[in-house]
Amino acid sequence: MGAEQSVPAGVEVQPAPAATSNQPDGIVPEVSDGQKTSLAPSALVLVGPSGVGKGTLAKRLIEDSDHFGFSVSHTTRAPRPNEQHGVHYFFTTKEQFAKEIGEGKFLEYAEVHGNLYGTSVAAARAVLDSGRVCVLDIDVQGARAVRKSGLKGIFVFIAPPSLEDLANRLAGRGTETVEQITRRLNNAKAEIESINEKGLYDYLLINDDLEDAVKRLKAIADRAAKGLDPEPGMVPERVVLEDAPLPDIRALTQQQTASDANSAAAAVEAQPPAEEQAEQAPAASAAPTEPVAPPPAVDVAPQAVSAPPAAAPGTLAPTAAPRQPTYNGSSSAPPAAQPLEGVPPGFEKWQGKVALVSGASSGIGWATCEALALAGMRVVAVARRKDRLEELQRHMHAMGVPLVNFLPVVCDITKEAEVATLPKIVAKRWTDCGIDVLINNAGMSRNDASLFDGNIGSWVEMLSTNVLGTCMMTRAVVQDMKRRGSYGHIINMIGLSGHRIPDGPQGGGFYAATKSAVKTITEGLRQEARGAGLPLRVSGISPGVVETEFFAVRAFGDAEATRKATSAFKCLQPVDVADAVMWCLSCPDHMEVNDIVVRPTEQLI
Ligand SMILES: Nc1nc2c(ncn2[C@@H]2O[C@H](COP(=O)(O)OP(=O)(O)O)[C@@H](O)[C@H]2O)c(=O)[nH]1
Ligand SMILES: Nc1ncnc2c1ncn2[C@@H]1O[C@H](COP(=O)(O)OP(=O)(O)O)[C@@H](O)[C@H]1O
Repeated sequence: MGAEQSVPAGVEVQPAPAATSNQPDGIVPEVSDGQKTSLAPSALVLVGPSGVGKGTLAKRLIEDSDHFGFSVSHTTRAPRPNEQHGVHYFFTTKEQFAKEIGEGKFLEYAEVHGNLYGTSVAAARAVLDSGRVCVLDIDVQGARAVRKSGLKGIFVFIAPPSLEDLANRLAGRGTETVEQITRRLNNAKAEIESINEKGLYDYLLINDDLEDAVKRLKAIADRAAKGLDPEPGMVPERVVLEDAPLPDIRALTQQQTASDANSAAAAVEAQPPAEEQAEQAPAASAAPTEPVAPPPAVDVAPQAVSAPPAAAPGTLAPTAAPRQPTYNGSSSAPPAAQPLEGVPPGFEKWQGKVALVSGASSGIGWATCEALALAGMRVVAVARRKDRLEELQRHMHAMGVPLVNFLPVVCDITKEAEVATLPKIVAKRWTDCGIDVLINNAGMSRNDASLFDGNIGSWVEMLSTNVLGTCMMTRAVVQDMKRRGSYGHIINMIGLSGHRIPDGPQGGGFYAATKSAVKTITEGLRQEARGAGLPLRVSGISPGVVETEFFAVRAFGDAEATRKATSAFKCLQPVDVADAVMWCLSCPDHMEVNDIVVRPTEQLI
């Protein structure tokens, strides 16, 4: 690994193309000093998403052989604790980087994850001049640019076994914040998609078992050292990636803190009970469309929990005798899309249609999922807590809901990229459908949100979930309805706090402000729909005190808080609110319920 001062002094540099440039002039002669432009591969280009193991593999290769040297890149990102200037990167400023771009010092450069990175001609030359193969660890844009530059190299795309593995490695490395990891993971899918660019890569290497991957990389690198061309056909014709919400980085990072790096990887993958494993969808294949010899296809498994295969309704027998549902509908297991005893009159029109419920892991969301599914809808349950969704799935199964009609999806509604994938996941699961009904139920409060001296983090959390989350979910679903030309119903859980500030010393003003916003947004959405002449119907539901985890969440997980907040009088139950949802949906087409305000009879304010 060369240091900047080891670059031969007085080297004349020609203007280099930017990452997107197609201009090969001067690059090959530049690197080989215009003397001996070898036809043998002079570079081994490693590409792949952040955290896949490029650095680890490159290090092993270079440590174990004298034939390879690392091209030290320039970057504007801050050094990590163990990184040394001139060894891992040349750390520089944006201004200096821009100046050197102008001076044509870079063979290629690109903006990656918000920072600039570039391979300087000098760094590459320092390795080549020492007679070694130059190992580049660069991003996809850089790979395209090097390909076009004419520098002869072997290009290897390094892929993770799955997005979940990638997330684990990023979290396990412990060098980035949750936000930085999320950004890297958000970019990973597009980077992995680049495998399908014809002629860009020579090899696809899945970094599953590290020792095995090192061996395979060494075999490829050996060809470069011996001046051999890459073998043809080592990249599948086509790799298909599953649309999937991205793994929950925050949860992974928390697990990581709680346990050591090795055990974290195993902890994420919760297993459903044995009898349900038979119903699992096969691991999302992402296989190439045509069978191809190794290397194996990239398997980017969806995060949807225990998604059953799309079998005919009724083929999945319940494991337990159906019990009385908590929603006051039928007590018998309903086959899909059959009129059910106890279904509110007028609800028949929704049977077989798709409803998506956010905040489905408990309380109102849970009860609403249950009511909708028992009334014959296909239900998409969205929440962050995977274990709770698995629990809900088991519950649905026990209630006699055919699991072909149930799709649990781990998704954080405050994450734009995750929300954007939801309609695609639904379309993949039920190819003939889209989301017809959206229940924007997810919402939360914190008791340290006083307007005097509140925690700004809690304000942000409430705004992101209650307001922005609701808007992003609405936008994603309305766009999907628009694409299909089919408009259904959106119901927002406004809450009584959209109408008044709750009493008590909790500092509920900020929370009430977010809920007032939801009330206004509900009416705004209705007006937009009417203005555009669209048949979308929009409703709000504003319950008072409901016995749910809301109070425990508000008290940062203190379960006792729920008991205290709900013991003064007989509160509403989640099923009462689910009833209101069912009624809204059951009203005739000419009748749009705009807001249902419902309190426990004894509630004062
Ligand atoms: N185009 C280009 N990309 C680079 C260069 N050096 C590093 N990268 C890429 O920039 C991305 C981020 O690198 P880094 O900040 O070290 O993060 P890490 O990949 O998560 O360890 C990775 O995809 C690297 O391959 C370079 O010189 N040029
Ligand atoms: N095959 C593997 N299995 C498990 N962990 C791996 C494997 N390869 C690399 N890692 C770990 O993943 C993390 C990210 O690797 P790193 O080399 O920093 O990735 P990159 O350079 O591609 O960003 C590191 O903690 C590394 O030890």
